[in-house]
Amino acid sequence: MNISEGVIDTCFLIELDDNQEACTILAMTIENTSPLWQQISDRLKDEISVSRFDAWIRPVSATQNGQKLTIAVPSRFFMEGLKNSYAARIAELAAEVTGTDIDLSYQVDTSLATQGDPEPAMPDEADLLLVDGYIDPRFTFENFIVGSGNEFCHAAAQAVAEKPGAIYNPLYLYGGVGLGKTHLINAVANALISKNNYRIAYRTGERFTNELIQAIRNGSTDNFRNQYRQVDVLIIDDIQFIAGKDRTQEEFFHTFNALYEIKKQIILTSDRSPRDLTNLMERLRSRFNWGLVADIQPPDLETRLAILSSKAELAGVHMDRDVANLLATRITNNVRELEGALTRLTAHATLTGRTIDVTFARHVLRDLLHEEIRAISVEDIQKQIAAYYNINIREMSSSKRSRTVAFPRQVAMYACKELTTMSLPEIGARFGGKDHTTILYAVRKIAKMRDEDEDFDEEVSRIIAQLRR
Ligand SMILES: Nc1ncnc2c1ncn2[C@@H]1O[C@H](COP(=O)(O)OP(=O)(O)OP(=O)(O)O)[C@@H](O)[C@H]1O
Repeated sequence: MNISEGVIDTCFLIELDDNQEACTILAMTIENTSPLWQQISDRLKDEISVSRFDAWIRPVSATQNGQKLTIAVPSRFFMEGLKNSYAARIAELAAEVTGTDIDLSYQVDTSLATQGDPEPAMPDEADLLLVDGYIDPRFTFENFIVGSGNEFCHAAAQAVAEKPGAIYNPLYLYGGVGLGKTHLINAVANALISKNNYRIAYRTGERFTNELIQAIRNGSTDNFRNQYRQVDVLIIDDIQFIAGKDRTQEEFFHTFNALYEIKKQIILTSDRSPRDLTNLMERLRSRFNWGLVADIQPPDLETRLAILSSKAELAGVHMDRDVANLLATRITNNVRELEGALTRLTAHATLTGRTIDVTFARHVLRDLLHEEIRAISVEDIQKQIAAYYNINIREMSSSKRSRTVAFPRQVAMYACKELTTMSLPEIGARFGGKDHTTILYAVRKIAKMRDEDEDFDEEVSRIIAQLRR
């Protein structure tokens, strides 16, 4: 790891458990000088073009005193430009990074001016709207997995990307946390960027609000208004944020009308339907319903498996069917969590050099899967497997050796090893007092058969997935 002066570096701290297996990876931030400003400017660097960064952010320095961040700039002219264009985002980032409100102030420090450097040109207003970094280039239609829960939203988003302003205006997508709304609206934006010269304003409801507050403070509300009215596509993620904020709603109402009248596309996302947005002005609510309101539902099992497989492939990780099944049957309502589990597994596997198998996944994700591991009992396993192979549950504890009985029993022993935390002797005791070597033999035999026979592997995978539900 390389820690250079004035730079924030990240390191991983691995906490070892009793078995010396990495069980916690903590991302740590090592701070040197001016940490808050450094983090803000690092984020801005990702969000704006290099030339704008060099012109407007690089020359700035900042000092922090408790909750107060004083930003020093080389000249008055510079201060005006910086405030108009970036103050709202800087305030937002400061709050995001620290998790608290930071009091920002600006002051001129002429020692920051480099002799002979021309003043940077004022950023072009329209240009500023398309602040590249807010639109996440990773979220595209190509890597969005379509399933029954999201196909309607996906189709609507694609239609809007084909012909913005023409059919579904506004497009209002709503649904629970981590289900792909932000992904889809970024996919629309990315499709439009690659196609043509659309001017796109992409904001979160929070950022729109902060920009307005800043504009009111600076007496530049006209600027604010004009900026938004020059765009071809206005995208607001998490519009619910403006509910209950009268001045922001008022402003947004006029922007909406101005854009709608000239057939410019408006795309909104929310965690709730317009009807359920309490504290929303009635005239906004009715406008949100003018176009298409579409809800996104949690993905079904097949879609979750497909998402996992696609994300694992993107991350260059091999994940076997059982691990995918384990995650997909357990994490059902939030794709972001599913993705998080995969990231955690990958990080642990990389750092410990272990292969990602079910035992490893259960260990690493035990906080997430804990309930489920405890919830599956030997009785459940025996009952379901006996039913699957059409034998009497009593045969699970018998000593009959005929294949029709012995084989399902071995599958059940294998499933107990996979799905419970019991030891081999404990499992043996539940199968009519069998020796632990009998259980070990069964576990090895079924594992080998799975390796050699793809159909059987799939059959066992299905049985296990069924048990996890
Ligand atoms: N169908 C999908 N295909 C591929 N990735 C998906 C899909 N659905 C969600 N994701 C991924 O899940 C993560 C969370 O999605 P996203 O941020 O779009 O959720 P959201 O609905 O906007 O949630 P929030 O309301 O919390 O903002 C993203 O990394 C996204 O790429």
